[in-house]
Amino acid sequence: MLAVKGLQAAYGRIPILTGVDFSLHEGEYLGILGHNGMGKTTLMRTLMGHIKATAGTISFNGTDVTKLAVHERSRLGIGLVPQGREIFPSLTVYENLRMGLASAKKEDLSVIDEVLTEFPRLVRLLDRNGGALSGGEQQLLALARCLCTRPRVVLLDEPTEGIQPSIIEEIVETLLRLKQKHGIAMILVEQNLDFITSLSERVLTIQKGRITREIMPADLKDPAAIAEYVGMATH
Ligand SMILES: Nc1ncnc2c1ncn2[C@@H]1O[C@H](COP(=O)(O)OP(=O)(O)OP(=O)(O)O)[C@@H](O)[C@H]1O
Repeated sequence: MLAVKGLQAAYGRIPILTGVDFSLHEGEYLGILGHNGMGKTTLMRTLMGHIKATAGTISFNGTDVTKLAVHERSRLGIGLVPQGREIFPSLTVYENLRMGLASAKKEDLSVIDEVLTEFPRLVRLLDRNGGALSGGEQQLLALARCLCTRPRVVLLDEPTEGIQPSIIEEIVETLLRLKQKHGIAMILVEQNLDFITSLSERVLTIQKGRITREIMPADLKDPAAIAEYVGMATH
C-alpha cells in the first residue's frame, strides 16, 4: 500500500532522514519506535508532505506521491494525526471536526456523524471548546478529525504523549475497532512500548534517520526483549 525507498529529508543543511526504507501492507498497523530526536516526527511530516523529501520516493497504492502537496495526498487517502494534536483551542469540538473536511472537494457533513459513531465520548462534548478538553479527549478529537478526511492510512505521531493511562486504554480500543471494522492501515510512532506492542503487527526501530531493525510479531509478546533492542525502559 505504501512503499518508501531511500527517503531523505533535511532542515536546511542538516540531514535528518538519511535513507528510510520500509513498506506498509493494506490494513496493517506498523509501529515505529525510536528515542527523542531520531527523526520520527520528521518521517511522518515528510510522508504527509509538510516537509519536502530531498531524495528517495514515497509510493501510495502505486502512485508516486513524493512531490504531491499535502491536500493532494490527503485526497488520495493519507491522513496525519500530528504530535501535540494541534487542536484549535477556541473552536468547538464540532468545528474542529469540520476543519477535517477542509481538504475535501465538497463538504459533506454526514461524514462527521459517521465518524462520531466510533467516538461516543466526543458526542457528549460537541459544543465544548477544543482547549477545554483533557489531553486524552484532544487526542481522540485529533484522530476523529483526521478520519473525517476518509484516510486509508493514518500516520499517528506519539498519541500517548502526556495522556492519562485510563484514556490510553480507550485510544487503544478505538484504534483496534477502526482496524477491525474499517480496515484502515496505520503507522504508529511512539516511545510507549506497551502501547505500540498492543497494536502493531510489526515494529521498526529508527535511529539517526534510518530504519535499523524490524521486530517480528513473535517478539512483540516480550516487551523486555524489545526494550533491549532499542535500549528503552518499559512503560
Ligand atoms: N524545524 C526544525 N529545524 C531544525 N531542526 C529540527 C526541526 N525540527 C526538528 N529538528 C531536529 O531534527 C531531529 C529529528 O527531530 P524529530 O522531531 O523528527 O525527532 P523525533 O524522533 O520525532 O523526536 P521526539 O520523540 O522528541 O518528537 C532532532 O535533532 C531535532 O532537533
